[in-house]
Amino acid sequence: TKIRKPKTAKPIPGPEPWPLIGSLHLLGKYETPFEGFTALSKIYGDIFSITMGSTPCVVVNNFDLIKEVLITKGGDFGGRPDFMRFHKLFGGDRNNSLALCDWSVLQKTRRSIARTYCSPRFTSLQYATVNTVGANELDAFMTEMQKLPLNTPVDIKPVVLAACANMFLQYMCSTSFPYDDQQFKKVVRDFDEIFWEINQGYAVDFLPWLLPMYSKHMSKLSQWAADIREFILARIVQDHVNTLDYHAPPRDFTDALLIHLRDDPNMEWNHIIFELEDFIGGHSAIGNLVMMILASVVKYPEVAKKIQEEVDEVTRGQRYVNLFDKAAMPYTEAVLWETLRKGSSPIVPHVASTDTEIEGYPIKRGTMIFLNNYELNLSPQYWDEPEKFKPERFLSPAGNVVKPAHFIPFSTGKRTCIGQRLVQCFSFIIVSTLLQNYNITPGSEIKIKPGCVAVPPDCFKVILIPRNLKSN
Ligand code: HEM
Repeated sequence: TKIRKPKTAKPIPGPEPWPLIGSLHLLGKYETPFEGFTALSKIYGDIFSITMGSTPCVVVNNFDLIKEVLITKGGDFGGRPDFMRFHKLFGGDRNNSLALCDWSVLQKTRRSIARTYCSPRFTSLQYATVNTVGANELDAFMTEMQKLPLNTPVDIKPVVLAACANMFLQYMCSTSFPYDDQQFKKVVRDFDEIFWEINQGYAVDFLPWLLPMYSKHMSKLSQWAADIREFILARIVQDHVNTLDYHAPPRDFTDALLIHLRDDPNMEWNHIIFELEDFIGGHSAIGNLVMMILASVVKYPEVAKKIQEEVDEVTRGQRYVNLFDKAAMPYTEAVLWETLRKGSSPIVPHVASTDTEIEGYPIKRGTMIFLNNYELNLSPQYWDEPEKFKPERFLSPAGNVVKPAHFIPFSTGKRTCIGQRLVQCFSFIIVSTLLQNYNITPGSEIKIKPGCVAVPPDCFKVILIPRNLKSN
């Protein structure tokens, strides 16, 4: 066997840690820790070490280093952090979650099943199913939207989230729920609370001795997750078990998981519920992204106008958009990319699963790696006028969507986001349909946190003004 020998034993530069808190105090003054990482990279360089609490961490700040961690040495950096919050969300063990577990053979199998269903290719049968599901739900969604009062501030997030949840449930579980089903409404809210939580950084992640102060918070997380799993079991999976035909092709993701349970001795009943919790939960990410897109759309009316021009041209005001219209609506797609760039959601930290190296620097097993995509998304080194919201930057002179290689909002490599195609599909049809039918203006102050694609569960309101049909 080949013994890895680091090219150099020089230590990685970085701030000297304080006892107990390490260098956490250096990040406190920034709105997002990633802003702090960028500032520290100006002092210590594109790769630096930082101790968070007592956890040794390394931050990598340029595209070449990020590629080295995620792709070239992806196998060495397949682990995830051991945050207490992650355990609380998945029945006490984060390895129950596909997104938060360490890399393993079980994870590899689960990932490959999930990819078949949750990452549909443009020409696949699944893509056609996603399209049908989206079209069905758009009808229900717009019926619900029409119940909201016009020309006055309204909170549309719960309706948007319910639509996303139903799209996911139809696609992954062949079921959906009425928008006024109280249990469904509660579960959609619970998922959203969790999504907001998981997007926050907490000192307690690195300072376990703070846990007693967070005990109420942690039990809230466990409770939301437990309520969700109860709902999934009682109102979704039970029916599937009763109607599953093991000799027929799987109807959906849930069937595929149940068949896998029968065939793989490593798979346990719990894994199915946890995996559905993980994946159905993806709908909150999309609902929040839709709200982020709307935040920009209402701030920049010229952006809304251009989306409306595209949607009107494609549909001639006669129908809703569908996924096969996407190719003819590059500006609308560019708005999604620009929102993801500016929102700059952090990449979940990776952890070295073995002693290894980055750029010749030795890295010890267990070191946590932060990939500073905040820097990739917002630095003048990579973008022209990075502070401006300019969807055009993603369009070629011929009007096609182009994304620079260093733009990786869904990360890259073996742990890249599995839901990215569903994100593109469902956010596209929801935003287009809303703007096809309404002019939308702010209904309350809109505050967006940097380095975050989540908006709080109770977020900003908007004013819906029905569009003059003649302009359609
Ligand atoms: C705005 C929407 C979303 C963004 C910006 C996003 C971004 C990301 C990022 C940056 C990662 C980390 C990859 C890494 O660690 O290298 C990730 C992982 C993941 N995402 Fe997403 N995601 C979104 C929506 C979704 C949705 C809708 C689903 C489910 C259908 C999903 C499923 C996953 C899973 C399962 C992983 C973990 C993969 C693994 O660890 O092996 N994501 N996502």
